[in-house]
Amino acid sequence: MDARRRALELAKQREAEDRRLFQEQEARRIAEDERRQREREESERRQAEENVRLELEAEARRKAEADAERRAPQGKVDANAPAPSPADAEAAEAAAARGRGDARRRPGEEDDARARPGVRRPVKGAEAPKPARPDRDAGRRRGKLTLDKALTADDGARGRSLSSIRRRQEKFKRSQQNTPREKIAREVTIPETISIQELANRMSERSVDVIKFLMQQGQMMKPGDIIEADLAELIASEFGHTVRRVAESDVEEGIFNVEDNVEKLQSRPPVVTIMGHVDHGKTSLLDAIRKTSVVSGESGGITQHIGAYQVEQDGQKITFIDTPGHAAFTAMRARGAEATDIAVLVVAADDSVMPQTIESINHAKSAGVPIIVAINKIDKPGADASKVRTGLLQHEVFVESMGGEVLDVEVSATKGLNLDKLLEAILLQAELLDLKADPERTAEGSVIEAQLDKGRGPVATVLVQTGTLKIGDIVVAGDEWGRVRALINDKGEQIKEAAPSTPVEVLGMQGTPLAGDRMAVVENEGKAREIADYRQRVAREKQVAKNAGQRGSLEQMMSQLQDTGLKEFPLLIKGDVQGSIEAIVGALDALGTDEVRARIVHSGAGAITESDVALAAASNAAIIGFNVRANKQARDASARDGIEIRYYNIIYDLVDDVKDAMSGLLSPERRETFLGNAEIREVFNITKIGKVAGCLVTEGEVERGAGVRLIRDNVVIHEGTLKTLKRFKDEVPKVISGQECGMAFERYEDIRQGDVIECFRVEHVARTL
Ligand SMILES: Nc1nc2c(ncn2[C@@H]2O[C@H](COP(=O)(O)OP(=O)(O)OP(=O)(O)O)[C@@H](O)[C@H]2O)c(=O)[nH]1
Repeated sequence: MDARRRALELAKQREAEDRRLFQEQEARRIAEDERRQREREESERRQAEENVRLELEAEARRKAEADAERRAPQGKVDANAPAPSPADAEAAEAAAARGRGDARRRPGEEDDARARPGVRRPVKGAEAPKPARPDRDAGRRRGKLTLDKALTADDGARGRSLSSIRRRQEKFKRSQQNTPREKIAREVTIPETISIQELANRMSERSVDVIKFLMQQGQMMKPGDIIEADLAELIASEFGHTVRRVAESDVEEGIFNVEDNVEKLQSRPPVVTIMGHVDHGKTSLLDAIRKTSVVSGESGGITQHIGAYQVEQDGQKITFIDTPGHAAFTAMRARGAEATDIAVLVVAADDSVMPQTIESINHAKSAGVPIIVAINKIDKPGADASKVRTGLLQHEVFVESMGGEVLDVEVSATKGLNLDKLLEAILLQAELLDLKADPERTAEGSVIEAQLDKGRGPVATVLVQTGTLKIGDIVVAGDEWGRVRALINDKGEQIKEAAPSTPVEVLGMQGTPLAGDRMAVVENEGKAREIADYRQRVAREKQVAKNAGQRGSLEQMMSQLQDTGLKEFPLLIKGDVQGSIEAIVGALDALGTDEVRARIVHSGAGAITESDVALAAASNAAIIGFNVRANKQARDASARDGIEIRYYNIIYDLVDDVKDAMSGLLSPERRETFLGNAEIREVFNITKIGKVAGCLVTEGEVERGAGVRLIRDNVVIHEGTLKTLKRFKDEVPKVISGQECGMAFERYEDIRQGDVIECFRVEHVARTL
């Protein structure tokens, strides 16, 4: 045992040391990469400017020569003949002088030219051109040089290899042949903004030509500069292309859900998330499975904590997402990631079905993910597996022994009992699902978690879902992008590529994406930047628009129904007691017609929680609270995600509102704004006034004249108005968070220490559909 512990410690130390070294190495590499990138950009910029300058000079020279030729008798050209106009002559001379390696050149200019390989510089080799052969010779004369001179002047001195000289010779010949390239007019797709380089690519033109054109219009620009669609359209038509203007969102077109090639599909491992009620053993089960795989897997292969890990059973792989719980699962889903194939529902055999077991079932069902039940803690004396099975029956989870199709396995996470059977059940379910992906295509995946690592920069754990992710790929995730610099698997090993269903740490992102963001490989950096820019803009706009409208509101849902022809009205209902919830669900069910019906994505007793808001966001549902409130986290999440929470205390009102929304006949909306909460610290009995609550405002503010509710244990006890709002002895219009005050209700006295007084304002807004 001791030996094993020592070995583990040693391995851990080694791993820490490796990691430190790796981090240092990475930091150096990041700095080096950035330096190179800066240099590359600078040299590209200089080169583009130089090319443009040369082109302009060449053009001026051509013009001057053409004029000279026109004046010369019978095609006899005298290179030294006086130029036709002083301006042209000047231009031609200036151009020639720049190309000449003569004494008139400014010091350092030659070095400068040599420092830029690939830049075509005209060299003056004053050979008198021969007459006739107008086509080719005209081309030759243009440069006022001979091919040999052009090549030997520089290359000989620099001792270039023969093959590189030949390549340049070929290139030079090509450029000198005066046969104009056949011009193809294209339809160029132009989004609302585009980089010059990307526009040039789409037109199949050289970016230098575009920049030249812009220079002629008096605008100095670089290939990476972003221009508006109007200017892009002008450029495209100037180059003889037609234009198709598209919406900005079209930049995202085709990056996700690219069809797999059916012939290339191969089986892929299932991806599993573990869910269940608190303390039923989710973490223990994940740990137990991980440990088993380490023992049976390769020696020393200590699994890293990267957000997901893979195990092997009978030679087949299974991927487990390492963040247990339905809240994380649905939060990811709300961001668009459909990462999970199978949900393992952990139910403790000594505790049976509990509220979060039911939530988990609804979350899995709402995502259409099949469930496998792990009846855990089977080793405990009070364990009763059949009670679990019947408990599940009431929530429409029919396990095999009850005549259903849901697989169930009795396990003990702490004793390691039947874990292999659970893994076999997962593989069986996976086989039924026939999970496939095309490993040969470009990769798509989902971000499971991401953080900024001091040494390594942004690190995203990505679950590759289809295709193979490779080092060097350019990826977009959420509103971030990057070039994959390194891939690290769950064993901490650097790998070159990651196949479908593999979780892998991705290094090289420019920023940190969010868990649940989808990741895709795109063709080039320009495209990646364009998508990331677009998404950042959209995120900013959403932030601004957030308060203006809510997406999970009854009104919006109705208009969505009308727009999309959807027939379901998704609602999430939380109530104070099971009885009232059943009554509400029954009443809402009865409202359904052939055209539209309410779909309850989840219902349950208790406060509205953050996980309810996440589920509502993922299913586009509105939340209805009947005599219950949302806790602080849920309120924050609903404000952040734009999910409406409606509170009711009369079933009739609730059903009426839903009915009106469903039939599109909404009366003016009663829009409620939460103002603040005050906690009752003490209750005083004061003659003439009655019971007065001594309160501390814990959140927001309370206002006289606003609506108030008395809440006890997250349940609404009373709703009404305030009789008094006092600070010390004075009546005041408002009291803010952190201050104490005295409050009394109009005609209501059942107040207790620990109760919360919620303050809200009501507006009536006309509904427009
Ligand atoms: N006897 C017994 N105890 C178990 C078993 N599985 C888990 N436990 C215990 O149950 C307790 C809760 O286990 P966790 O794994 O933390 O449960 P969880 O569902 O992850 O809990 P949260 O993370 O709080 O939601 C711990 O004390 C475990 O040791 C089991 O199979 N048998």
